[in-house]
Amino acid sequence: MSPFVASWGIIGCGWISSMFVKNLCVVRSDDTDVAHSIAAVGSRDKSKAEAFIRENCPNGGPAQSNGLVEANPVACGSYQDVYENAKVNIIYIGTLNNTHYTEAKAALEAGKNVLVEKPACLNVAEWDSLVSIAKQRGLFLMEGVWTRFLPLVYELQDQLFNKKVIGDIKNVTANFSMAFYNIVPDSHRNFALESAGGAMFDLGPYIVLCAILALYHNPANERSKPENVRGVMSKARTGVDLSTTILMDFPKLEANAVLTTSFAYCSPKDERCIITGTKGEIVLNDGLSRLTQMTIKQIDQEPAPRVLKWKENVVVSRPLPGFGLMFEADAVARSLRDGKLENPRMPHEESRMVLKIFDQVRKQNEYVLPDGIEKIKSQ
Ligand SMILES: NC(=O)C1=CN([C@@H]2O[C@H](COP(=O)(O)OP(=O)(O)OC[C@H]3O[C@@H](n4cnc5c(N)ncnc54)[C@H](OP(=O)(O)O)[C@@H]3O)[C@@H](O)[C@H]2O)C=CC1
Ligand SMILES: O=C1OC[C@@H](O)[C@H](O)[C@H]1O
Repeated sequence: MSPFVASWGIIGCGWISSMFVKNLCVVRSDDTDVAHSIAAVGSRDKSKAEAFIRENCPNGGPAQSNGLVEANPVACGSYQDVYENAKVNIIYIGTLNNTHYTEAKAALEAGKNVLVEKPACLNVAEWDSLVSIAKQRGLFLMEGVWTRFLPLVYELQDQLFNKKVIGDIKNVTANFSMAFYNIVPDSHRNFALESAGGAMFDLGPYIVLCAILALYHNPANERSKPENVRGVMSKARTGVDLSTTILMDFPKLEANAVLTTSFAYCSPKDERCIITGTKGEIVLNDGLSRLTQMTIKQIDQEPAPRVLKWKENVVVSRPLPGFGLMFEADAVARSLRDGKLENPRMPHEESRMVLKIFDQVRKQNEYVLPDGIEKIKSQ
């Protein structure tokens, strides 16, 4: 049977869109049930879209080079032209944070399914509005947190919940930070208030994901939302958060999380996240967006307040083809093929939960965006 073809319309010709499209173009031996084509690429400047296609997908995606789809990608000088392109069945939004709501809404209103980059929107109210439009129109909507779909992440959850290699999970401590401050200009999207910059909006989705993967998804937690969410922000001179630490409690598990992100320095080397249980720990070794390796450290003695004996460390590696964004793209394609409006690995409710945490932490720390940046305000 020929594979289902996801025909992508790409919105914005920046860095992550180029990585996404390059990854759509990677031909793999295991991509037999779904295939990708790049139907249209949109930029505010048509010549930028043309250059983007030349550089990243001159022959389109595998579905085009294999002859499943005949047309080549078209360059569009407006995003709206992509939304209105009849060949497109899924829109990828790779534009700035402050535009996610507006662009996703325009795409949905034009009748298109949507994958929107993280953060899904700027607040819960914006996200609720998108979910409502998508449901009313019977369209697929998902926030792009590609990490969730990586092979190592499935392996991590198998080790934690099925093999229970570290016993009962009691703490998640994460730090995903990148040294952008004083290195890129203050006008960069990560520091401009107008682009809804700051470490929390940019890297926050990944640190909160650590708590979601190990605590929220823990079967013993029964999908209970985190409580006692507290955040501390240190501000950059532009007004966005330079460094943010978020604490949260999962009472059903008697467990908590301490999650940090910053643009002032690079994350601690080799130990971006430590998940600690009653029988050991799992350390996530690389950047929390692109996870490829973890180290399992198990206690080798009966329970006792002081641990003296450890088993030999076990390192688990799951290298990625390309950057690794194809796993998310495949998952989206399968959802479309199966007529789903959301993906069970990245459900609407979990995007909402993250945005609620961000709303709370922003309120606690008076991180206020300029008027008009949030199209709808959360209560
Ligand atoms: N999943 C992941 O690993 C990553 C996700 N991201 C997310 O993707 C989004 C984009 O990040 P990134 O690709 O690094 O950013 P870039 O600055 O490289 O690209 C952003 C694009 O947004 C479009 N855009 C629309 N309006 C504006 C505006 N007013 N000013 C500037 N650009 C505008 C531009 O496209 P054009 O000029 O073609 O119209 C631009 O190329 C962010 O929301 C970020 O959170 C980012 C990096 C990694
Ligand atoms: O999502 C992201 O991950 C990698 C970082 O370089 C980038 O700033 C961020 O948006």
